[in-house]
Amino acid sequence: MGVEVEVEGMTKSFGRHEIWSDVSFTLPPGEVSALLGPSGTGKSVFLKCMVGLLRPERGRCVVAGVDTVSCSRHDLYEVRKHFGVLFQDGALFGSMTVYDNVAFPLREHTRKSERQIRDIVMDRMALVGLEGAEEKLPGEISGGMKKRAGLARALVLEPEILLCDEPDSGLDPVRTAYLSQLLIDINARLDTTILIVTHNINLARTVPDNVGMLFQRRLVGFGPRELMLTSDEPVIAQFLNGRRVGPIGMSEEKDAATAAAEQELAANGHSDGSTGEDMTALVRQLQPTPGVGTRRAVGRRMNRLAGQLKDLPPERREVVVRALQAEQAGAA
Ligand SMILES: Nc1ncnc2c1ncn2[C@@H]1O[C@H](COP(=O)(O)OP(=O)(O)OP(=O)(O)O)[C@@H](O)[C@H]1O
Repeated sequence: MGVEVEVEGMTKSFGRHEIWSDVSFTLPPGEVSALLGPSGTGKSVFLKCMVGLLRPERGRCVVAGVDTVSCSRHDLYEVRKHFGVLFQDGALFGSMTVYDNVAFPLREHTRKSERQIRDIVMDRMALVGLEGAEEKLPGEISGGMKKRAGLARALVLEPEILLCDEPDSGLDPVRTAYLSQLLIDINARLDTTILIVTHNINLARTVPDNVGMLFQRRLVGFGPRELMLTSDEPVIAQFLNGRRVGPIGMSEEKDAATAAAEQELAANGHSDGSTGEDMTALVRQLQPTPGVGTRRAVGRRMNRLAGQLKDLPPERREVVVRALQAEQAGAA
């Protein structure tokens, strides 16, 4: 079974600049979760705090019994072996070939022979579609290839937890669709607990089991996608629909006068930037590629969700139940 990550009361500031405070949620083992939020709300900082690259002032992040916030350097070194991290820019070493970049964690953390390392590296390179790029330097490959090389490197140690910071940024929609499928297949193959930071609405609607959102220094919510996408939190619907009208503005705090002016423009027929399609509607979740295996967390998640359904208002419950029925009919 994948590993659970429990975040409790985490608070992070840089000097007097509070990034977010009192963030608590649990990444259920073996499930795929997405963390959304406007630019600058501290999603990357959050991932770095989880793996102990940054130190929050308060709170805990417990992985396999170890709190990455307060543990010793030695324990942090050990617990990091559970994690694979895909950083926003791929974070490749510029002077090493793609092959050496992907092999790096194996050489650093294991005693495997070069032959064993080659087998693993070539397997992961094939998985992300990078065969033939082994001898290239990061400066000689495209942004999308760097992302995929970063993902191959994040996967060499078969991590029980995979953190992906905007895996789709800089990728075209087709490559993003391939990458989304890859993440679901990795989850099915390894039962990896995955957290994806993304702005990509398609990905947010079709990949994760759970969705969370950061806004104005707090976690607006975190829960099963069916509940979060149908939530009546205005910030979630605004974000998913890419509308200007709503609490999110160009700068962090939208003042009341701007909000009222935007509302009036929209009421007078001026486009608010959205396409008109309701992006909060529940669509089918991606399934693993046939032959890859089944996702072990699905049953556990359904049981948890069933328990939460009874607390929903009847209309919303019906929407969710209908979506779950369509999901099951599609999977059958
Ligand atoms: N090491 C640091 N020192 C000081 N401030 C920092 C540091 N790292 C990040 N920040 C600040 O923390 C805030 C959140 O940054 P972060 O990159 O986590 O946002 P984000 O939500 O991931 O944004 P985006 O979606 O645009 O990538 C920003 O204001 C940033 O300037």
